[in-house]
Amino acid sequence: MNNVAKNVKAFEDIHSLCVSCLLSSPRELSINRPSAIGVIYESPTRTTRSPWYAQVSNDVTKISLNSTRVLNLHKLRKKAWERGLGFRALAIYAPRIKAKVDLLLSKIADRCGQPIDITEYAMFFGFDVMGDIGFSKDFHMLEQESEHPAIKGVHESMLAIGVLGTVPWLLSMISKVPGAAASFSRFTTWCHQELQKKREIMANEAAMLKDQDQDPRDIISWLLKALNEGDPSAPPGEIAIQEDAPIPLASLFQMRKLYYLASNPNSYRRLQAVIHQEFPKGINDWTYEKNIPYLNYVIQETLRLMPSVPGGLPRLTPPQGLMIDDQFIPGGTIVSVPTYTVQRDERFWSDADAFKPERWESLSTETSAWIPFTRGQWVCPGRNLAMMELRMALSRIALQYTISFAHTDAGKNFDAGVKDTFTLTLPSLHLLFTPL
Ligand code: HEM
Repeated sequence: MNNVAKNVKAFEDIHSLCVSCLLSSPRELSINRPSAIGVIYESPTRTTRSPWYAQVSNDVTKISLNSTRVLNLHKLRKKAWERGLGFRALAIYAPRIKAKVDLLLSKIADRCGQPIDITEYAMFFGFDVMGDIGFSKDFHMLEQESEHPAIKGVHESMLAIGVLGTVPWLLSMISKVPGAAASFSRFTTWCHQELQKKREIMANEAAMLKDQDQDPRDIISWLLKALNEGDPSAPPGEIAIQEDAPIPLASLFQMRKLYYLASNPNSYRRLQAVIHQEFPKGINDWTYEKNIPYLNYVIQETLRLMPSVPGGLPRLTPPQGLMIDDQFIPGGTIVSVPTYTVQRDERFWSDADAFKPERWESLSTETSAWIPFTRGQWVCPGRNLAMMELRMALSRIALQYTISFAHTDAGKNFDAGVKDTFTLTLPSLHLLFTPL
């Protein structure tokens, strides 16, 4: 049982003593019930983000989307992000992600038969993809197998507070920690400079009436386009867009799936069989467009067992309070559903701790107690991009390699080293890749 599981087990035991609700401070409730997911997070939106999100400021012109607590402003502002991460934009990003997957696979090929720390290579891959998709900027981290100086800044500051992860509010946390602030400012300075360069490029293009009708090529350009066109969904001011700019780079790519697949060779063999059926001529046949349900099930099952944010996302009940089942929760209470706990509860999942991708054949992510991207107005707008990246990388690995732990303790060490630091921090995962 890893550290996260041990802590959560203690939490679950307390939960089970008090009818699924845990009073974690005088006005905070952690509610381990699937019925609470709809009431707390889904539409119609009855709660708002808790004051915890106001760490940077309450002034809506000076904060990122992720810190915005005013419901109608958040809804409006999110539209620009949804365009920058929507299906039209993803079609533009996909070939560039594929190019990075090719590079990742070539690095794996170079190291065939030798242990590879896939946590590190996934990090290089993830930052390279998000540099490109976020800013049209290539960090060349995979190529050079080392960190870009700007990324070193964010990485060092995250490590200084023991946090690595996929959610934007990490950034506001880091900026408040004295030991982490200096390296973090190298990163934000880089983001602001890139933002400025993008502005100049867009202004030049507008002056030359060039590319006016083309969709933007990266997420930040979608936000700038909204700003330039006076669209109501644009970040409300100069500081707001500066706060938004680093968000794509906080969305760290992780390869937890490979831990579960190396631990469950039958599931990996099934994944390989399914992928080979789809691409009988192997790599020459491979395309990222195919929808392969079992591949989705593997990703969903990993996000169930190891969600990036294991704790509950805190929301504030409205002044009139709200009902969860037959229970009245007074106004001004901070409520949340504990993600890790609800996603591993035997009452809601059979054989809850087991990795069983096939369980998803008869389940839906919308109606199960599955909330790794949260739900409703708050849902992660990057989820389709994240799923696309994961599908591409995983299907290519399954098509070309068998995987195993590099030594007998590699799996155990990984499992024991996973830490709950608001988001999950993953230790090294040493794997062997053997060509098929
Ligand atoms: C497996 C990968 C990912 C996971 C598990 C994840 C998870 C989450 C979660 C749980 C939240 C809600 C945070 C909260 O309300 O406090 C969130 C928000 C957000 N995520 Fe992701 N995320 C992932 C990848 C991405 C990517 C690739 C992007 C691309 C830029 C992204 C952009 C965002 C943004 C902009 C928000 C703020 C949404 C809002 O305020 O409504 N995420 N994510």
